[in-house]
Amino acid sequence: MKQNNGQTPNNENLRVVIRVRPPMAREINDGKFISTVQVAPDNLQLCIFDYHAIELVPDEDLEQYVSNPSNYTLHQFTFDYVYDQDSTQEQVYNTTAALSVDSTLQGYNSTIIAYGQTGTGKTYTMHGFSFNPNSDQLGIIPRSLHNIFNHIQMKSNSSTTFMVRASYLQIYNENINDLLRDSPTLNIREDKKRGVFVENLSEWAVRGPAEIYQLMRKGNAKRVTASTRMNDTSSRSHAVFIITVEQIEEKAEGKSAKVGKLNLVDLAGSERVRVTGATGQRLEESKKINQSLSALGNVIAALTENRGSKPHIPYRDSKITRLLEDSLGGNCKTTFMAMISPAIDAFGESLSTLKFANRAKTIKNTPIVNQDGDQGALLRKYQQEIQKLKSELEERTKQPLENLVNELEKEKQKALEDKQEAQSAYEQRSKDLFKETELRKQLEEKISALNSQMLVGGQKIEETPQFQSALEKQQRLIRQQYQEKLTELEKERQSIEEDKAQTDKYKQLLLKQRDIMIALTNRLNDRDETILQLQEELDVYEKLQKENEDQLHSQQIKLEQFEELFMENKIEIPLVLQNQKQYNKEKILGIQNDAQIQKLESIPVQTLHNNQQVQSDALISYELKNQIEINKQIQFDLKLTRIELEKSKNEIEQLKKQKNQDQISIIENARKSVDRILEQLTSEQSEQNLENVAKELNQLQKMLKQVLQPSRNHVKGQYSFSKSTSDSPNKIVLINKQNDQMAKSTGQLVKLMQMKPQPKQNQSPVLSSKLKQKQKSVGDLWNQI
Ligand SMILES: Nc1ncnc2c1ncn2[C@@H]1O[C@H](COP(=O)(O)OP(=O)(O)OP(=O)(O)O)[C@@H](O)[C@H]1O
Repeated sequence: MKQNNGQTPNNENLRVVIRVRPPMAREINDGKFISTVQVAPDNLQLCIFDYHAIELVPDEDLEQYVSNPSNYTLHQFTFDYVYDQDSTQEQVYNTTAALSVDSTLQGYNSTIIAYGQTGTGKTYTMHGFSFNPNSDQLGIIPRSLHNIFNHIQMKSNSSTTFMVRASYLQIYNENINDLLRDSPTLNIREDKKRGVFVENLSEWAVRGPAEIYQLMRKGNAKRVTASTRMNDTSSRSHAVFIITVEQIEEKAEGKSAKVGKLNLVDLAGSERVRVTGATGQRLEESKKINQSLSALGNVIAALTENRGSKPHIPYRDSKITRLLEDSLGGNCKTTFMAMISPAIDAFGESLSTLKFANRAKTIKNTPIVNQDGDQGALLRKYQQEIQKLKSELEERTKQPLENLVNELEKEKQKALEDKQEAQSAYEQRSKDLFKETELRKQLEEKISALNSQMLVGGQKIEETPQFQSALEKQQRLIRQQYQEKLTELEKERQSIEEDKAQTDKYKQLLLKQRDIMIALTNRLNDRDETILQLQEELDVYEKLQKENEDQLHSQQIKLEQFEELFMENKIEIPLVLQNQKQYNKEKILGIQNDAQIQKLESIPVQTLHNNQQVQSDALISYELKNQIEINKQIQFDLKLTRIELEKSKNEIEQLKKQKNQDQISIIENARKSVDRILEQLTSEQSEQNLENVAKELNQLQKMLKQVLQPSRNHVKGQYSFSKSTSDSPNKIVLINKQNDQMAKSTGQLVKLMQMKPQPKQNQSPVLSSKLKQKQKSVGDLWNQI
């Protein structure tokens, strides 16, 4: 038994695993299959049996032959993990690939390389032949992305921002092509920050599983595959699916960025041309594949052989080794997955694959977390861009409507000019076409006119075959030119039509926008008008108020004049006049208050107007209604006042007239009575005369009482009213004085009436002088009355 580095490797930066694929239909002979591979139950060791000259053993002896140890040599290998033919895609992912994904999420570069003979299951392991997220066939690539998105989901509440991008390339015949975008052949570059990378390779941001499948489908469709003897869909190129995970974590001490990269490499399978029988293009492909794989072997050999302190590693011998430079002995955590077939036919390839894998175990990688400030540059750039766009949007939102309207106006003008230009070009072209047709017609007419005059060999020239053929040729030429011209003109016409349609469309759009602007402006104007109307209404109302106020004032003055007149004439002020005065007084105060209220109410409207805000229509109409109601009320009150005033005037006039007539007649009677008394007193004295005088005096007393009585009452009323209305003390004194004078006059009269007259015959000179005195005092009394 040959031991190949028997210990379990302990190199977590470079892991090597083997996967044995199940036998395929073509490898199973009559239901019998002899496996060359045996996997230890610990999944760490594997034995491969080298059966000696087995091809010479007849089928029926095979079973017995393989069980005899002397017929085989055993090769034993130890790896990080060995998957037997029953292993599932899920197991492979969980025990191997998941570690690489974890490393990527920690910010490391990780690579998984699927290596092996053609048809051993590299593509099956890396991709799986399914795009159904729930399929157990799913390979490492879709499972890795699912895992990454689950991780991001779990961290959704943390302060970490992620960005996942994918690229997909193939190296076919030593040319690098982008599988996700049409592009010319790409080149490999290297710089200190990024390490080795493919220049201009497209990167696609992926936000969920659906997008991953879309990219995989797209890339796989472009990848070169072909049906070979060993594999129906044999990959003819090396394919690399690159997943980049950028993350920025916001911590109290600041932001920290990490960038992890996961390279998932599905190498083309090595093949023995003798076995595959490839020719032509397939042969060329095979050669290139084998060359690049042997370059990979050389790199691994150089890395694992002890050749001094700084050995030369031939990375540049092939595109794939150059591309995987970081993964092979550099800044990367790498996993080799070597696939083998258990079939006897594939023994040679399987053994060489195992030896290759065994050698790779000793490669030393030195991965570091990509964590410096420049990492996560793209994510950071995106965040900055988003910030910039946000502020730009804010700025745009702030931009006044006017600018937009002006811009639209300019665009509209431009569109109109374009349309006019297109129209005039179209017209010009139509004219040209018309001219051309006319010209052609004229030429044809000229030719036929000339021809009709010429004769050749007795024949009209146009009837000769030469002429006919020349004419036909000429006509064909003209027709062709004409046709060409027509096509050209038609094309131009179509393009003009298109331009016109475009312009019309544009114009429609502009008209629509203009209509919206007009509608907006109209609405604004309506509101302005409403405000102006309200303002006008308020002005009219104020004016009306003013007039009412003035009217009330003048009424008040008139009333006061009437009052004075009444007082002068010692006539009681009618109650209606007093009420009216009081009412006016209240009304003036009321109006002042109303005016103030109105002023106050108008404040919000003015303030709104100043602030260029628009009060709601409902509020405005409500206020307007209120104002109209108040106006109506005032007008009604004024009418009432006027009617009351008119009424009072009439009453006053009537009272005046009545009072005067009553008093005049009483006074006239009194005068007559006094005249009679005087006559009797001055005539010859007799008892009869004196009795008559006494009667007359009595009557006079009654009459005077009649005159005085209402005056007293009136004075009393006036006094009490004045008192109750808190009139001025001067007025009260004046009224009392008048009262006293009346009382005095009445007392004198009563005294006079009580005097007893003397008989006439005993009348002495003293008596006659006394009589004269009495006569005088009666005269004085009359004057006083
Ligand atoms: N573990 C497995 N279980 C079941 N079927 C498998 C397994 N591995 C490979 N196969 C089948 O084997 C066939 C060849 O597999 P695949 O195309 O993946 O090989 P390959 O190594 O990529 O070949 P090539 O290098 O020619 O592209 C496929 O039909 C695949 O379904």
